[in-house]
Formats: sequence, C-alpha cells, structure tokens
Amino acid sequence: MSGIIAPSILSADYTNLERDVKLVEAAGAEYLHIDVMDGTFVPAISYGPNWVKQLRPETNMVLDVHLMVQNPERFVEEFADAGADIIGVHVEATPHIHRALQMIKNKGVKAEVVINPGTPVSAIEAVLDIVDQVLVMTVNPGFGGQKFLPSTLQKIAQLKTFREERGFDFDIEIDGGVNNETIQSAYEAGANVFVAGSYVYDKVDPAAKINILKDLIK
Ligand SMILES: O=C(CO)[C@@H](O)[C@H](O)COP(=O)(O)O
Ligand SMILES: [Co+2]
Repeated sequence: MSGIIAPSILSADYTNLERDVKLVEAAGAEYLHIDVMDGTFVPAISYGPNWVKQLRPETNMVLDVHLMVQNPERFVEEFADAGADIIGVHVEATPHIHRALQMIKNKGVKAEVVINPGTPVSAIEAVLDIVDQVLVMTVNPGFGGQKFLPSTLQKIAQLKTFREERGFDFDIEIDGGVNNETIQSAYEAGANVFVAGSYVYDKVDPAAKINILKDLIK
C-alpha cells in the first residue's frame, strides 16, 4: 500500500497561499494539513475556522485539520461546519477525549486522536476502536522545522500491531521532521499518512519534493 502526502501549509507563503495550495495539489498531494494553534496548548497562534471555510472551495484535497488547542471539544463543530474532512484532537488537551472524538464523528467528519512524543500508546488504547486516524507526533507540537524524533518509531509499530491484532481500521499519520531522510523509517514501521511542512515549502520546487517523498513510500 502506498502512502499519502499531506503538505502542511504552516510553512507556506501566506501572501501567496492560493498559489502554494494549488501547487501541491497539482503535484499529487492528497491531503492538505492545517495546523490550528491557540497560544495555550502550544505557544504559537495560527488560524481559526473562518480561515478553513475560505480555503474549502479553493481545493479538492482532503482538509486534515490538526487542532493544537486546549479543550478542543469547544471548537470541533465549528471546524466541521467550515469544511474540515478530518479533525485531530490531542489526548493531552482534554479530559474528555472520547466525547471530543464522538462529537467529530457525529458531524460526519473523520475523527483523529493525536499523541505527543512523550505520550505512550496506552493513553489512547480505549479510543482506538472509534477513530479513523491516529496521529503520532514525531516532534513536539507547536513549530515547523524541527528534527524528527526516532524514539517515536516504536509507537507507530505498536499501533500497527494493535490494529492487526484487534481488527481496528485506522490510518497512522506522522507529523514533524518528515523529509527524504526520515520518511522511509516511519513508512516501514507502519505509518501511511505523512505530514511535511518545511521540507516541501521552505526551499525551491515543492512539486519536486512531493515527488521525492512519494517515490520513497511506494
Ligand atoms: O503540527 C505541526 C507542528 O506542531 C506540523 O504539522 C508542522 O507544520 C510540521 O512541520 P515540519 O516539521 O514538517 O517542518
Ligand atoms: Co500538524
């Protein structure tokens, strides 16, 4: 099974956002990753539901919304109404992770649970039967351009084993430090959706970068 590339627009040029979105779509990216940050769960502040709503008609890519916000259940319905296709909520951000995921599913949107590098897979075991996707953070959340943490690979493998043994049906996404040198180890461990921000957008030719990544996960 070949993998899916999800460019993160956190590293795009916001003054040329439409160009940067269309460019990765034309290059074959299937998902567009949108990092929502609240200045509390993570230090930075980024964008909100209105921003997703304006982006929605501009692309056919799957909008993969990563909520790095405290108590995400306050916002999931707004992001669903804005046109998100997948909404991810951090287990560390709420005492009500099951409710948050259920709220996403009730809106007809794919529900994703997210774990930080310091959080074990056991913290999400009780919700693995209801999620469509698990996001394993391969850096600490909050910023683009950080280094991939190889210690996260064993959690990817553990999730793959859980899925096989218990007959669950979720995708495994990774986010942070994904580039031509790191993608293959995560693919081999069992990940099948790959967020890439700075590697795709920071230097020349995002389309070529997507092709390089795609070739490595065939
Ligand atoms: O969620 C986050 C950061 O918190 C990411 O989605 C970043 O946007 C990934 O950026 P790179 O590590 O690929 O530069
Ligand atoms: Co992200």
